[in-house]
Amino acid sequence: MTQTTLRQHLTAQSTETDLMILMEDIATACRMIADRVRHGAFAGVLGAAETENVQGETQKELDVISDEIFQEIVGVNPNVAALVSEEVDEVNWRKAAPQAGDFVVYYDPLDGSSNLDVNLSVGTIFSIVKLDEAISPEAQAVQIKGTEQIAAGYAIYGPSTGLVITTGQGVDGFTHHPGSGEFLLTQPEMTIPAETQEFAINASRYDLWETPVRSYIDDCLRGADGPRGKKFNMRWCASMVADVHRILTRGGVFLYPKDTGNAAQGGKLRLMYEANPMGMLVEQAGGASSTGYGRIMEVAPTGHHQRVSVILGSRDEVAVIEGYHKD
Ligand SMILES: O=P(O)(O)OC[C@H]1O[C@](O)(COP(=O)(O)O)[C@@H](O)[C@@H]1O
Ligand SMILES: [Mg+2]
Ligand SMILES: [Mg+2]
Repeated sequence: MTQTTLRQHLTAQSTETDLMILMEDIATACRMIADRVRHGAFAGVLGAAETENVQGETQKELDVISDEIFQEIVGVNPNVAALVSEEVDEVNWRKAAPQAGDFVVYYDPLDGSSNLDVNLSVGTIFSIVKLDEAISPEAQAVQIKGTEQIAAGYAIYGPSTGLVITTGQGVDGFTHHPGSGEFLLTQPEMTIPAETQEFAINASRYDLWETPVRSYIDDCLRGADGPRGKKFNMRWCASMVADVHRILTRGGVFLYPKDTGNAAQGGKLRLMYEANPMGMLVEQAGGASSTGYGRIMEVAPTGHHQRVSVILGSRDEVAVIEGYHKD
């Protein structure tokens, strides 16, 4: 084999052994989730609620199946103190007596799952932090700022299965090679161009947006004759993994702002297992991630399922959007 495997890549980056094994466990879980996703309706229930099939057996949503796979593979890693999943209300402690140096893994086992029924790209997002002396291994211990992440990434289940990771040394993309089962390095050193003419937002929420976001999108839509002086393209996958993957590949900005429809919850997207890991990846690729008012990774968490406003992507465009929030 001539291409670099995930292990060879992590070894070349001098990744500590425990983290390398954890990343490989996550890659294994993602391979297994990819297999279930690829089996479509044969794998269980797609986006619908848990139901009984014709034999009277309980069929599970793919979200739940993916979470169980993650728990079975990543949850038995001896250095994982706790898992925090979108699908599980409480912190899933894996060790009775967590120690400094143990890992906490935050994850969204299946992101964009409303896309399953229509057979579009979905993914798995993960974020890794380490417990240290300063952080007591109790319930609050899992509310750790995004700046403390030591690694983050996502798998994308699209026409091919990809794995995009960072350990704080840039961002690298791998493609699953079905013959060998390996993730092979196919997009080394992914970088996001500083400027863009492409935005991603769910425009059906226009009437709910706050003034800064509405003014920004209005100005983009006015094209070459408007205040931005250029024509913008728009994309919206309704799957954050797919939207961020496009941005890491060719630039752009992604917005899921807090609006009057979701303000009571603090926004739509989750800080610990959506916004922080994507924020780390985007920043490591030379982009920026913001709430509109400050860096996402510096938001002090108040709960492990906390929601937050998300604006991320091409650095100069994120700065422009922050400017609208200052005006
Ligand atoms: O349906 P909307 O409002 O467009 O929201 C789409 C957003 O919701 C999400 O699907 C939330 O993720 P889950 O599928 O994990 O709940 C994001 O991936 C996506 O950006
Ligand atoms: Mg999600
Ligand atoms: Mg999800």
